[in-house]
Amino acid sequence: MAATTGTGIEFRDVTAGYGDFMILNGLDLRAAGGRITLLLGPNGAGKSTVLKTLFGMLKVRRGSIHLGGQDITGASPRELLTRHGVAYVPQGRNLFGQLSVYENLELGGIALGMKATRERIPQVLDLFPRVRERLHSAASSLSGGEQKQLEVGRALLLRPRVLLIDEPSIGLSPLVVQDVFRLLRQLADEQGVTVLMVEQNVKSALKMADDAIALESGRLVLHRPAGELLADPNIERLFLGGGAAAAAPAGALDWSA
Ligand SMILES: Nc1ncnc2c1ncn2[C@@H]1O[C@H](COP(=O)(O)OP(=O)(O)OP(=O)(O)O)[C@@H](O)[C@H]1O
Repeated sequence: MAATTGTGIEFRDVTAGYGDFMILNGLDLRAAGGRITLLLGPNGAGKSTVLKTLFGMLKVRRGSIHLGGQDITGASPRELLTRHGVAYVPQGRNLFGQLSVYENLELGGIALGMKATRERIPQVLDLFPRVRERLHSAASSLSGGEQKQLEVGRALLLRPRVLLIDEPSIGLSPLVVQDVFRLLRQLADEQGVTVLMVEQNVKSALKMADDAIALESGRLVLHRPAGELLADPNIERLFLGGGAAAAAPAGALDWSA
């Protein structure tokens, strides 16, 4: 059972977007502290935009964002990382491919200072034995799964209280995806880390998440316990046509795994 303590996330009536084009339109959203919340919804619904806005990469035009009850609207990514314990693992590959695994970890700890970083690296590597074996290899020579683990490890160096993670399973085999999901579960259960995750592998993600939130056109259309949603016989219809959150084009969400 997930811890109920931890840093909760709250969006209050948030409007944000790119240039003059607003993607989040008065979004109200809550993700409980110390739990794993899955962000679902069709392509373009604004899921990644939620993570970017929370991480201070997009300006909040209206409304406010709160972490553990504290208003963090307008905070920069650096402030969020160093003062508020928020780490963000974006979609895709975000490593310095020519640098070694170890050097990538050192860079991840820049905000900590080199001494603290070097002390923490072995602790992070305890979680990722396969990455540890490749410590002095170029990051680009790791498999896709190992690279994603390294990215998560790099984020964990800062001992975040909130982990924002965007589609960690892309390009990974189902077994490796399970490894990544298990690790997220462990972070939430044992360290009370609040995880907010976008994931298209809906079925397997729902199996390990605590809560599910669905967006449609930048607004919340559903917030339910993940297990309850998984057990709902209407689930595929809800997302793939005909239901309240029915804007998803077929294929936008993958129910196969
Ligand atoms: N840098 C950008 N500049 C302009 N528009 C953008 C930018 N990034 C995303 N958008 C637009 O914002 C909308 C929401 O994108 P977002 O990535 O948040 O959706 P999503 O729900 O994560 O979708 P997906 O499942 O396809 O990743 C889309 O219409 C997208 O084209």
